[in-house]
Amino acid sequence: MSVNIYYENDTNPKLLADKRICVLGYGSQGNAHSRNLADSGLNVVVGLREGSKTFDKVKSQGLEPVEITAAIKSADIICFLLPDTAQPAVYKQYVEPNIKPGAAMLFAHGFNLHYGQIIPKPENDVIMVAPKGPGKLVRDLYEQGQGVPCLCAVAQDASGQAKDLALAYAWGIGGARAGVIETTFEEETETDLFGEQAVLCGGLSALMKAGFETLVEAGYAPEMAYFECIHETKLIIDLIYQGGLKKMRHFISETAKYGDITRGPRVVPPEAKQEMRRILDEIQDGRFAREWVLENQANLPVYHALLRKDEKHQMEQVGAQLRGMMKWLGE
Ligand SMILES: NC(=O)C1=CN([C@@H]2O[C@H](COP(=O)(O)OP(=O)(O)OC[C@H]3O[C@@H](n4cnc5c(N)ncnc54)[C@H](OP(=O)(O)O)[C@@H]3O)[C@@H](O)[C@H]2O)C=CC1
Ligand SMILES: CC[C@](O)(C(C)=O)C(=O)O
Ligand SMILES: [Mg+2]
Ligand SMILES: [Mg+2]
Repeated sequence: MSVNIYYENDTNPKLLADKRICVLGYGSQGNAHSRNLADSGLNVVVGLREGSKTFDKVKSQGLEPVEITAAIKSADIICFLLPDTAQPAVYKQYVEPNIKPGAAMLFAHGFNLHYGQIIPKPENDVIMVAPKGPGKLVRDLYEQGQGVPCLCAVAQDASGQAKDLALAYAWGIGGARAGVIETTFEEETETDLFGEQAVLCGGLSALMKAGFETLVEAGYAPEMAYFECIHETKLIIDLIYQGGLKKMRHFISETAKYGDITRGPRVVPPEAKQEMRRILDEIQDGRFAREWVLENQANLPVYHALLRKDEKHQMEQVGAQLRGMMKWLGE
């Protein structure tokens, strides 16, 4: 392996023993991190904006909710577990004027640091612990005695202990049970954005929509198109997740396997890779970041228009009906 991977034995949890950790936000990641840290015996408060409806939820889950300014003033580690788009304003208004000189700032994604939307003071450590999974999984696996693998990185090492602090935090949320891969803010930010745009979210949605539309336009029932191009994706993804292409190809039919290896490359030809390369260029040279920051400043007109279009897509309408047949799927 060309990367450093750290496990529980490589961490020093004592570094956190006398530290007060303030988790800003109680959404997907904030909820999981703060509950895991508390269950690891650490001193955690959840910093919430004034009037937040989440105060009661935090209390009911056994944690201490604190108004954001007070939480920041007393914190040794401030965790930015807020939407990326909210972080710069929260930093300017609350963190910059109130952060203690020796306190650390912790991120779960590097966008705002890497693209200069947050400029930290030199006297603060700036670290990242980014679980490679959604918050629910971070919590569920912790409760089962396991953990979600994490990335860790250091952008600023004012204390001389920033990396050890990040590793100790990864221990606290359970990530070091699975392994913590060392990276940089730059690498995490650019690969995360590329992955979600070209493959995981953007690429996959576009692939499923194109497959669904091709079958429906050829006269097949939308219900059939939904099952073949969307519903069964999970079956295939789960097999790849567990055991790579090898396991997936072990479980599908011989006919499917032959179709996979001969037709798949025609759907994603070399030209698709050229477009992927252009998407990566826009991430690397900051064009995507500038577009996204300006889109937010303009109150998200393109974002809302494109989301509305997809909400009306036949695949979504048919899917909602068919999922009604499968009560076991839940919400
Ligand atoms: N979602 C995921 O699975 C992953 C996320 N990440 C990263 O983790 C970070 C957090 O993401 P995620 O957990 O999805 O965030 P969420 O969108 O789930 O965060 C919601 C929380 O943020 C609070 N919040 C929202 N806006 C503000 C504001 N302006 N001021 C104060 N509080 C605010 C909300 O407060 P209230 O309760 O008052 O509404 C709520 O508690 C991001 O950097 C993201 O990139 C990394 C890996 C995976
Ligand atoms: C894949 C989307 C993601 O990058 C994630 C859950 O890791 C995100 O930003 O939500
Ligand atoms: Mg991600
Ligand atoms: Mg992401």
